[in-house]
Amino acid sequence: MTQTNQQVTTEESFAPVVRTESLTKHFTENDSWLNRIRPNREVRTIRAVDGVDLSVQSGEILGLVGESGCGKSTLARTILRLIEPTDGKIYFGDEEVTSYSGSELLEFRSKAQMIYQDPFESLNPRYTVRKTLVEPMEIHGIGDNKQERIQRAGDLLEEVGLSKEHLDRYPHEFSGGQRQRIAIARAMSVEPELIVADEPTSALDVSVQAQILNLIFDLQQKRDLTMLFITHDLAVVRQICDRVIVMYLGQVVERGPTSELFQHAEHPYTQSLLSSIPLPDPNLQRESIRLEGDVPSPINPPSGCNFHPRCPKVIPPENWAHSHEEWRRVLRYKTRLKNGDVQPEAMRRELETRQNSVTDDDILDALYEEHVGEWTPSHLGSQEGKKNSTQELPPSVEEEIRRSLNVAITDSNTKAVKLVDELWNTVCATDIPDEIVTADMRSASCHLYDETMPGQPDRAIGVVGSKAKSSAPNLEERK
Ligand SMILES: Nc1ncnc2c1ncn2[C@@H]1O[C@H](COP(=O)(O)OP(=O)(O)OP(=O)(O)O)[C@@H](O)[C@H]1O
Repeated sequence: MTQTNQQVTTEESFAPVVRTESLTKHFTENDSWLNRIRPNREVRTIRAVDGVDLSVQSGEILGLVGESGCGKSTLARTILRLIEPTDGKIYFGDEEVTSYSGSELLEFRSKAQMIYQDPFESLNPRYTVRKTLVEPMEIHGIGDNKQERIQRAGDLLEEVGLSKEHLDRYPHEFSGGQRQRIAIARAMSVEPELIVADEPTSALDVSVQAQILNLIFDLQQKRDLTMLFITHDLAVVRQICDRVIVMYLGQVVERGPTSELFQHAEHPYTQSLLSSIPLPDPNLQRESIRLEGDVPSPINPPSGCNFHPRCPKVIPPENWAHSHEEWRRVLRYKTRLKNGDVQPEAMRRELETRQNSVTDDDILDALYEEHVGEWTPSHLGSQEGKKNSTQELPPSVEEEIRRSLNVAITDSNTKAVKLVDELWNTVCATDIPDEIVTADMRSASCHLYDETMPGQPDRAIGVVGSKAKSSAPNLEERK
């Protein structure tokens, strides 16, 4: 892997408040007791968080972004030990908290608090505001006596924009925004060092979202809090976060200081996310990058780089002599074949409902049309995309695809997959990319930045993460 003499600053150059090493959380699908006693039940693993290294520095707001289902909430809950990690380590300051239990865990929970997305669910409807705020103080030994705790509860209410008169009311007597203010006051009541805010405004009316966001930001500034802020709203990230981590399918794909990442995203996934943010000036135009297909299931993530089936910049096979758009069309076919979406028998049955006799050639033509024929280019605005959307694939490529379809029809899907793998292989499908340092505090997990790849931009200046710990002598030692 790349090593140079260039000194770079990475997250590891500082003393973080919280840090994870290869943090992993897998769930078991349908893990109910009823399912567990079923004979021959199929056990499938959901790889919700898959080896995440992150650190949140003292006093910063670290944004965690990614599409729905990429593992943000699971990562947050695992860091706070609200659910147990499957593997990996969590450090709070210098101490490893992964194995904490009893009083140690209780103390950790007072130092690291969560603000949830939905204040309707996070507040106990049977507790008055007084009890909601005073009870955590009692449990964690904050305040000398009951009177002092009640006094603190009233002060906290005022700090979050409510008043002491609200102490004896119940959650149902408040609006959504007010309830979130109470939840924020509760998180603050135990004087935490770390706040994990999980989409704290997304369940609220648009009219109050900005107020709650400002409140969180003001408290963070005033109390010099360290914060992990989870959101799918990139405009919010740009507004309040110092640094950003981008997640895709349980893994970190890019990280960096907010302004730099927004100015120049390095990972193709981040580039596509940013391309969807509306520009402030309606006269300005930007090419929107449309991703192919949906986010794959974390039960069966793609091989190699798990973004590769949707990646607009997926690296073509070494001997590829055609356009990139054509390569992506072939890759889409390959992905469908691998996922079991190319189904000769189902196609045969469908054709039989329409015609008297069905030959293998009919099935082949119909499968080709379904899985290769229609194609919407990823770069809708690009000239190359427009041109290729109306063009046939090069004859040699079409011939090979038809050959593999014939194998799927007359032999097996497994053999067809083997054939297309031999024909068109890409490093993006075979190798998991290292997290490559591309600049100070910046890294991307993408083969495009791996300088050992022929013809790739030479931007790599190191490797980060636990995978690379032993081989990254140029990264500054932690201070
Ligand atoms: N308790 C659970 N049991 C089984 N699967 C789970 C559980 N919690 C989460 N998952 C799965 O783990 C994956 C990650 O979910 P998670 O809620 O962490 O994503 P997210 O990025 O926070 O999504 P969102 O933005 O929609 O909240 C999803 O596929 C989800 O279905």
